[in-house]
Amino acid sequence: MGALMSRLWFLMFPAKEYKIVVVGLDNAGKTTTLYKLHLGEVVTTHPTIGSNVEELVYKNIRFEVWDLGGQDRLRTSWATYYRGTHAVIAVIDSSDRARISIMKDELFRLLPHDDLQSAVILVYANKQDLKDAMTPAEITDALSLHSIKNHDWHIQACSALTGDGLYDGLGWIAQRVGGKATS
Ligand SMILES: Nc1nc2c(ncn2[C@@H]2O[C@H](COP(=O)(O)OP(=O)(O)OP(=O)(O)O)[C@@H](O)[C@H]2O)c(=O)[nH]1
Ligand SMILES: [Mg+2]
Repeated sequence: MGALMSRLWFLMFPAKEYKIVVVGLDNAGKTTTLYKLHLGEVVTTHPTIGSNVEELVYKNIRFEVWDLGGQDRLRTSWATYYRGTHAVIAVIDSSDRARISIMKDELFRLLPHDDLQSAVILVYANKQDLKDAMTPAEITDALSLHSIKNHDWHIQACSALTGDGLYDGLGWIAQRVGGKATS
């Protein structure tokens, strides 16, 4: 009887799942972010070749999170992951002033992609624990976020090392994508 009830429950209220792709330059902290959210701890990372994927459950919502390799030669393959994406997380190394304009170019290259037309964009201003970190306001300017017209976007200060801000960002995504999930 319990099993039958549970099956009926899932028929009536299918579990929702949201797809997130995590992009950003190499060394931005994408893999550290994924595993801090998934395991609650800081793992030792190596540069990602290809991708990592994990399921996160937050506030009863399931997220399928794809962490992509950020090295220059890997960025052209990001688009192969976009289909069915509800949200893009762009992770920024807030101390990397020298390469913020390269990240801006990458961001504005992905925004017009057909598979991302209904995706929302969360920018994690990561590594806020570092003394020379750019503020979210500086990053907003450097990335020209206010010129994004066709996507809902939000910037969140965070540190993948301490975990500060990570769930605030995920909460923003949960609130924005509510009702658009596939099951
Ligand atoms: N200080 C500080 N270091 C961080 C933070 N997040 C990540 N790092 C460090 O940054 C380095 C790169 O982190 P990764 O998570 O491997 O970076 P990635 O974006 O996945 O890099 P690729 O896989 O090459 O694209 C590691 O030494 C992390 O420990 C943070 O919030 N603060
Ligand atoms: Mg990585």
